[in-house]
Amino acid sequence: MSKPVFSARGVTRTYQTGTGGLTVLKGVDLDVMPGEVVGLIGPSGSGKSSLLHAAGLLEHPTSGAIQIDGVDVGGLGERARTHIRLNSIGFVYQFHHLLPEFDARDNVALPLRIAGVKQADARARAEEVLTQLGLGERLTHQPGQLSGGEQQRVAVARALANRPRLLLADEPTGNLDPATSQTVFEALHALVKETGVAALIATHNMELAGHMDRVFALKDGHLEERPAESHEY
Ligand SMILES: Nc1ncnc2c1ncn2[C@@H]1O[C@H](COP(=O)(O)OP(=O)(O)OP(=O)(O)O)[C@@H](O)[C@H]1O
Repeated sequence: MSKPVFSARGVTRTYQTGTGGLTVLKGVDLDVMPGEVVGLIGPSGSGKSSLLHAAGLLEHPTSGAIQIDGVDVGGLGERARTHIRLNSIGFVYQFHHLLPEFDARDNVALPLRIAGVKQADARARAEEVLTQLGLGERLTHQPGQLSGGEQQRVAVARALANRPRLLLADEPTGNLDPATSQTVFEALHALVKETGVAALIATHNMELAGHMDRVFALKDGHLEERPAESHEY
């Protein structure tokens, strides 16, 4: 039996605001297994991004425990957390944030270079992932020379280039039309299944949620699993 790549226990998050504390996560428990695509739904402001930020070690939860690959990350220093972020976690955002002056291949190679991979190896790996995502003919196109769906597939390739254990996506198809969303999601989904990465994806797109392995709604700070085929809020 495989072990969860991502595990949250009793995770809470309280923001301090001018009018006092705002608790958006009130004790979240969640496991994501290798090769599993887990959806996170819920109305705007329900705390999806807050959970993803904690999962991605971008912020500390107010309380509770997070494990990545069995390692309790709460007690780690910033250096160790950065190492895990660079090597074990891939991020995809609603807006791709690709560097406009770099071509697709170098955008994807960049995180590998930052993680210490040699230029030639980083480019070869970037070519491989871009090709897997159907962009083998677009390697030397700059973002401005790519369609919206292609740009977002480059962002997916960039997130997966360093073979992370955990893929976190925040509205990865949020700015795309329905047909293009479907294409990008299918490419992402296929690569998750092929590589065995664990994926946690926040989305407002119920059509996409319907294609995920499990879906949870954030409601009043807690996760509620939604049965298959009825992924409404
Ligand atoms: N740094 C912060 N300081 C204070 N409040 C915050 C902060 N970050 C988020 N919030 C509040 O926490 C709540 C949850 O925000 P979050 O971004 O996690 O929601 P979300 O479900 O991802 O929303 P959306 O679907 O609109 O992206 C919101 O009400 C937001 O205003």
